[in-house]
Amino acid sequence: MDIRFGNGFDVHAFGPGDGVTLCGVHVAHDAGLVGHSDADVAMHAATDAIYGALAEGDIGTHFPPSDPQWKGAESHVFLRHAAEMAQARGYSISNIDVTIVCEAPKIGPHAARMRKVMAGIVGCDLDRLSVKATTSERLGFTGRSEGIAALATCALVSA
Ligand SMILES: Nc1ccn([C@@H]2O[C@H](COP(=O)(O)O)[C@@H](O)[C@H]2O)c(=O)n1
Ligand SMILES: C[C@@]1(CO)OP(=O)(O)OP(=O)(O)OC[C@H]1O
Repeated sequence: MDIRFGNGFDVHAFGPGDGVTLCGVHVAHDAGLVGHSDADVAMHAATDAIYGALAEGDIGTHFPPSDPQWKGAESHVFLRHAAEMAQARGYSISNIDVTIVCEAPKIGPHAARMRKVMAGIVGCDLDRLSVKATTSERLGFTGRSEGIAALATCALVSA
């Protein structure tokens, strides 16, 4: 059996708005996230983890931020592309683990919905898709609430 691991990391800055999209779920907040796409920082990290496991570059390789086609795009397009690429290569997703770093909004109340949405997009069982959160104890840019960071790890197994 062939096993591949990938990691992903992304950051988006807070800007004007009344909510953020994280793992495909709208979460009300006193700010939005700035991005070329919908700025779903957590979904971008998960997408990059899959590309990383495949050694297939990163999200910007496949969806250049310079391409107006992706302006305002919903990030499920990117995640689905990565998952389908894995499947086409003969891999299935063993698990994905996402960590969201922000002081606010609180992720816990939305984590179950986020897991369900992401598992549906990549086509894996719910118990293979994890979404967690932490603050950075008010330290650094996330601690100052300047933006949200997200990390993801993915394991692929040959089907
Ligand atoms: N945006 C966040 C941040 C944290 N949580 C939950 O709170 C727990 C404690 O966070 P610490 O940073 O103080 O360790 C964390 O384990 C999460 O369960 C959250 O839901 N949303
Ligand atoms: C997702 C893409 C798509 O244009 O745009 P952004 O929303 O800016 O996200 P980022 O993670 O900064 O860069 C990757 C881009 O490919």
